[in-house]
Amino acid sequence: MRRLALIGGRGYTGSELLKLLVDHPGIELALASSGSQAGSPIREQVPNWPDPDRTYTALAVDEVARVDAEIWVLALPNGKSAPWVEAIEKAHPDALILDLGADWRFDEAWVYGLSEWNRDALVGARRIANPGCYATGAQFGLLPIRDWLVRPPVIFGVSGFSGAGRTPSPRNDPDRLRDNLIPYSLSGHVHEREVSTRLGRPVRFHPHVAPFFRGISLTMAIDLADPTSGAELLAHFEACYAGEALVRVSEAIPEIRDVAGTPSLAVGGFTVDERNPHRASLVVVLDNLLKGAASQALQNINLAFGLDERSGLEFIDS
Ligand SMILES: NC(=O)C1=CN([C@@H]2O[C@H](COP(=O)(O)OP(=O)(O)OC[C@H]3O[C@@H](n4cnc5c(N)ncnc54)[C@H](OP(=O)(O)O)[C@@H]3O)[C@@H](O)[C@H]2O)C=CC1
Ligand SMILES: CC(=O)N[C@@H](CCC(=O)OP(=O)(O)O)C(=O)O
Repeated sequence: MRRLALIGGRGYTGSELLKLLVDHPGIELALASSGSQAGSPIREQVPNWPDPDRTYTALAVDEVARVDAEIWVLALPNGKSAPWVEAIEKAHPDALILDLGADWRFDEAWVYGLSEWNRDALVGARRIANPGCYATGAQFGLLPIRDWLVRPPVIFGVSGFSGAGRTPSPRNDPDRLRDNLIPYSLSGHVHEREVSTRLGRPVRFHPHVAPFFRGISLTMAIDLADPTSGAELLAHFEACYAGEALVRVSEAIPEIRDVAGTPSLAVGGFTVDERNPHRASLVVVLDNLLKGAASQALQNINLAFGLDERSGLEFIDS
């Protein structure tokens, strides 16, 4: 068994990863850190955790040498991971470090963990920058047609409030969210830069947060060089994702409830304007906490160690 240490273990993404590890045949938990929940049972946050006595551990950055683990997952707020990476690199030079946050996504020394699109680089990787949740969905919708774009696609994204994490903020404030939809960061969101960088084409991104807990829907407005049809786009996406167990392509418009709680992503609703066949729309949905974070992280860890990419994911609906 390979041993995994999780730093930031009681946050939303860390909790989802713990849920998945319960059924992983090749990875066991070395430690789940939490300052605020130190000493309290993991089962309080993760109801399927098998050992009722296993607790969260307070771990300071200068204590990483005492933890026996070859996989380190950082589930920390953005901007907090650098001292952890430095300490882990020093104490465990051969370890795999995967960061769920945005801190290393633009660093070429790290492998970008968009699993299905970057498998070759992920095999054997020891530094993995997991993609952003919206950015994952946007890239699955745009990479197949990257070379056909003539103008920046406009991406309208709606996320459940778990996307904003457990740490209190205006985007997870229940009073503000009630019967509401909150637009934010209408230009310059980090995922706008992330998608533009990976695509090699500029995009525009308008995120929103809604009162449901989990899931993301992205509606994309796209201008294409050549005229097309909904049927042609459907056939192109079906061919692109043929054989991908965790990507569903449909003629119908996919909805969040189709994928919430699963490691799958769905793309569909390919629609072309009857008056202007260069103008297309499509929709991508995913679970921000799973394909947008924890289950994609597990795909990446599995790939890095040459394990079955879906180990640990067979037991949740896909
Ligand atoms: N939520 C989502 O949908 C997604 C989130 N991400 C990214 O994943 C990361 C984690 O997000 P999320 O789980 O939502 O966050 P949460 O706010 O839910 O949890 C954050 C965790 O980090 C711990 N923490 C905070 N500051 C420190 C610190 N300085 N040192 C050590 N631990 C610390 C908290 O500890 P304590 O237990 O002590 O409070 C908590 O366990 C973020 O970078 C986020 O951007 C990526 C994709 C999707
Ligand atoms: C609703 C909400 O607030 N969502 C988060 C995205 C979560 C995510 O993927 O975050 P990182 O790129 O920071 O890892 C946001 O817009 O910042």
